[in-house]
Amino acid sequence: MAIPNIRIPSRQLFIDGEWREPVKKNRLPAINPATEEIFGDIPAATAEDVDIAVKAARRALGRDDWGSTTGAQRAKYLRAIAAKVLERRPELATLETIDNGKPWFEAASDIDDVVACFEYYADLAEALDSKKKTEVKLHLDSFKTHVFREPLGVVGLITPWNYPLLMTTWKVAPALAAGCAAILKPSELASITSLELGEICREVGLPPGALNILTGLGHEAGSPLVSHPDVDKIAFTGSGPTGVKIMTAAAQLVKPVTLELGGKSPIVVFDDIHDLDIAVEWTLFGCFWTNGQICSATSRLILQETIAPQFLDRLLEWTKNIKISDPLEEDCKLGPLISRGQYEKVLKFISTAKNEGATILYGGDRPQHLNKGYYIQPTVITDVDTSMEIWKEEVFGPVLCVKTFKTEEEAIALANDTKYGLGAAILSKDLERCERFTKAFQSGIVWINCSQPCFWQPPWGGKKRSGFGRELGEWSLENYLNIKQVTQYVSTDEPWAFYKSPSKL
Ligand SMILES: NC(=O)c1ccc[n+]([C@@H]2O[C@H](COP(=O)([O-])OP(=O)(O)OC[C@H]3O[C@@H](n4cnc5c(N)ncnc54)[C@H](O)[C@@H]3O)[C@@H](O)[C@H]2O)c1
Ligand SMILES: NCCCC=O
Ligand code: NA
Repeated sequence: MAIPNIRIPSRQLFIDGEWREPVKKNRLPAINPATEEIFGDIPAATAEDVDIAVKAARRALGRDDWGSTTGAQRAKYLRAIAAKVLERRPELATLETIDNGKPWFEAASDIDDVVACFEYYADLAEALDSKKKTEVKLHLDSFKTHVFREPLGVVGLITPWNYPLLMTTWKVAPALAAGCAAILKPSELASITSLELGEICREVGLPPGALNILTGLGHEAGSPLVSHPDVDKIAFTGSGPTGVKIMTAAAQLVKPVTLELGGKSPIVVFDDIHDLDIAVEWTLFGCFWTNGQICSATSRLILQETIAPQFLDRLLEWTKNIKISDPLEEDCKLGPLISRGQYEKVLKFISTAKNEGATILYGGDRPQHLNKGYYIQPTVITDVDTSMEIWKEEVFGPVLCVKTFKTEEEAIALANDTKYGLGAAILSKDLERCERFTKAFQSGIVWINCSQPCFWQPPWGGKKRSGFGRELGEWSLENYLNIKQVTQYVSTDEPWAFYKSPSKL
């Protein structure tokens, strides 16, 4: 359970294995979205701090205690980090809830995923040792070719606020497993637990410079990290517009990026579902979990006409039953949005939907029993037209819009009617139909008879405007490896004989 009256740590930047005050000594407030109160603060890094961190990372790569480690040695650090995170689970979950606003039991579940992720990448780090150098068979005996998988170098990791420590872990764990030296820039809206990861790394003795953590504003700390000439790669998770800025800046240096961006994912529900309540609950979870702030939220419900009235009636009964409260309260199932900015943005989406002719079937406003905090009711919007903003744009709040369909062809067209391509879900008893939809969905993730379950072993990512690259699983390790080909001429007593040899001297 949540820790009452928890002590809020006050940290500096984590650079070269120690806590350092930002060069400009600036700090930013840490706000609790459930109370709108400042509960602490975080250091605000600027370009000067970025440069110091990049130099520390580069030094780490040049030292034996990190740059020459085996995967097995790095695995020890990752497992030690996992153990420390587990030890601090109640505290980290409570800090996450206070900083982000997600219900405590969701934050605790995130922390469990963090532990599992570090342990998983420890295993992959170990396995890397036997894959570091592999021979490639050639058609010529006079050459031998090997492929080396080596750390990519100094990597910049930029993360969002909706799963603060988990999104940090999705990047830090594979980057360290691969042997890179990382500079993490978490979101200024929820950095507290990422800074605690720095303390955990210090306690387990992670070599200085292997992981550096720079909190601060995107344009002050994130942007200089992207543009730094001695950073070899950027792994970014965040909004589309920021992704475009990052890709543009990285392009100037031909710097590789992976972009995990936004989404407007569909959930297609047929009238042959196994069970109405089960289908309704997945539909709710697919959009209202994490206070509705899920990149892969199935926020477009595409409902077969024949079941629509019955389904919507039941959906409203379930929606009205959601406990909206302080996220530290037991059984809270919907907490506040991350910030006043996000709160106002979501309310604007709802009012625009109304003005464009949609119907707010349920919700659409602040819950009457909560006059503080960035709370918005779980909202269901019908009479939606595909030309409307609410159909096209990512809301990133607990807002589900609904359209109906008659035929499969119509459902597929509606599902793919989005510039995004992250997730897609289909609820139907007919598994052949589910297979047809799996093929037809233009996305990187498909859920069948569920929505949102996310595991660390399979790949995560999208296509179209949801970005590119894959995180999690073995796919994420590839993001942080340089593939080097080494070809050796082994017939050293035979001339290459491409040119006519001049007479011997
Ligand atoms: N695809 C995924 O796996 C995934 C996961 C979580 C969130 N998201 C997306 O993230 C968005 C919400 O997160 P957010 O509000 O934190 O996104 P955001 O783009 O506002 O910020 C993300 C991160 O980028 C930093 N940043 C901002 N401007 C920058 C710049 N010019 N240069 C470098 N860094 C900069 C921010 O400080 C933050 O750390 C949503 O669109 C959501 O869909 C995607
Ligand atoms: N379940 C993790 C989803 C990440 C996107 O917000
Ligand atoms: Na916060």
